[in-house]
Amino acid sequence: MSETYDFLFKFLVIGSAGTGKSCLLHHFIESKFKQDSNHTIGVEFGSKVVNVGGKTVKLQIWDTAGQERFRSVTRSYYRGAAGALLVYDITSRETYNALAQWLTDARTLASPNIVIILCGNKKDLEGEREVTFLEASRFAQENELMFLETSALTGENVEEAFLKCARTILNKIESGTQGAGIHRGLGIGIGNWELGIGIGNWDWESGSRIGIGNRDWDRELGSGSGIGIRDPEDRGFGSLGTRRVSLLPKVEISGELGSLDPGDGGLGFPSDPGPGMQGGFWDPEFPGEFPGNLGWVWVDPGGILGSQNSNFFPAQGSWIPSGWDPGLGGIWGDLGIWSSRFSLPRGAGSRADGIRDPVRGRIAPAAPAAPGGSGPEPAELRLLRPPQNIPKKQDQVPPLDLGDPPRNFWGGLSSPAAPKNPNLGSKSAAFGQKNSQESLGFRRGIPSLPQCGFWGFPPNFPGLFLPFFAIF
Ligand SMILES: Nc1nc2c(ncn2[C@@H]2O[C@H](COP(=O)(O)OP(=O)(O)OP(=O)(O)O)[C@@H](O)[C@H]2O)c(=O)[nH]1
Repeated sequence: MSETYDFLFKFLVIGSAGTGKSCLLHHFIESKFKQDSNHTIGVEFGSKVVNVGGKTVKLQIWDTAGQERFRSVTRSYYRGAAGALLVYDITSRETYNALAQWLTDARTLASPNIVIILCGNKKDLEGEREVTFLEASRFAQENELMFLETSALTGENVEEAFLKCARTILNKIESGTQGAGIHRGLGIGIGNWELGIGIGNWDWESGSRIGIGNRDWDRELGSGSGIGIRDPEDRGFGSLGTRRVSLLPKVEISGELGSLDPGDGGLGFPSDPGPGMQGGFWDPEFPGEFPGNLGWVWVDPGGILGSQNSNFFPAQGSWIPSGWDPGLGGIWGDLGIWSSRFSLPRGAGSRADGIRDPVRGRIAPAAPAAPGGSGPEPAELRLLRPPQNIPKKQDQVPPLDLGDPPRNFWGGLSSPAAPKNPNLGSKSAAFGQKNSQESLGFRRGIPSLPQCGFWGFPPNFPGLFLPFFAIF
């Protein structure tokens, strides 16, 4: 039987070894004290559905090992957590002194917005107390934490700690301050048609990604390269690819986001005509938690006029960039911030379902973005009631028919341009349909492309795009 709930929150229980984290979790779930609790190895897991302010909330709780030797393992579980119990033992000053470090970890590895409740555990051992209530509550106040003293032995304040944390998260969601994620992108186009560099940073609450792409159009017909790096705490990843590593088919081929390589992304490929470069990230679904994300860096030395309408996930939402860049004598730059809006159906295997609307800073007049300023509408993460009938993961994305020629054509025309005649700018138009992405665009390039002609990408073989060129 599948359970239904309005929200799902990932919780962490963190703190030094022996402070009673496992016992707190056990008491919360089983309503009794856990006898003979051993040190946690790595991470343990528990979940409970609770009622908070009239809403049904499933708490998915990760009990982490406090011992130093497990740090590298446990830290990788922080990602995506909405709340945390930060536990120290009131009879051990040492565990109290370690709080600052735990706090830093939580805020850097999970999210700066993570809701944390400080728990001074073993409240029943009053006679052995080494940390006063007052100093701990000061620490909590200074660090914007909630605070309770608890006892996993007697059960005092155990449930309250979890519920208080959940209530605060819920309030933040309802007031729109929780779940925001800003994605930043910096794209720099340098020189002429031959080089594009894109740098992107993806900061989705729980970590950052970097994508670097380069595109060298002339030397090898349309080769592009890209590298994507993910936070090493996120199990470290880098990828390098050419444009033959195509983002879109890869996403769709996979059939389920979670099955992609971790951190699949960082790539350069020309998805619009001419030697533009795009690099981006595909961030596969967090296990059972967050949906995949796409960060995008766009470098386009020639400029593009027109709009491109991409629908990456036919059933899931769309991504619609559009804009115009002048190519300024071979030097080109773009700086933008874009945001995403997600609606997340939560539940086993849930994925993104919503509108993704990245806006390149100076390009989109309707929503101008200034770095750090009043950019496009703030990103928001809305949590929705999970669907009542959650389909099996493999049912969620229809399999892509790679052999379907009309769906994979991409082509364009360009007018003469020659480096020897700098007065001649190249012009190009493009059209195409590649998988679920359709595009129509016009490019006014800069005058250094030594050829004109038409190009296209024929129906792709599985995993491979073949560009072909006709040079007049
Ligand atoms: N008196 C008392 N003892 C407690 C309480 N909570 C936990 N303990 C004891 O403290 C010891 C450590 O408890 P655990 O829950 O295993 O501690 P932990 O923080 O999970 O430890 P690691 O898994 O190593 O990080 C055990 O012997 C528990 O019986 C409490 O509230 N009061």
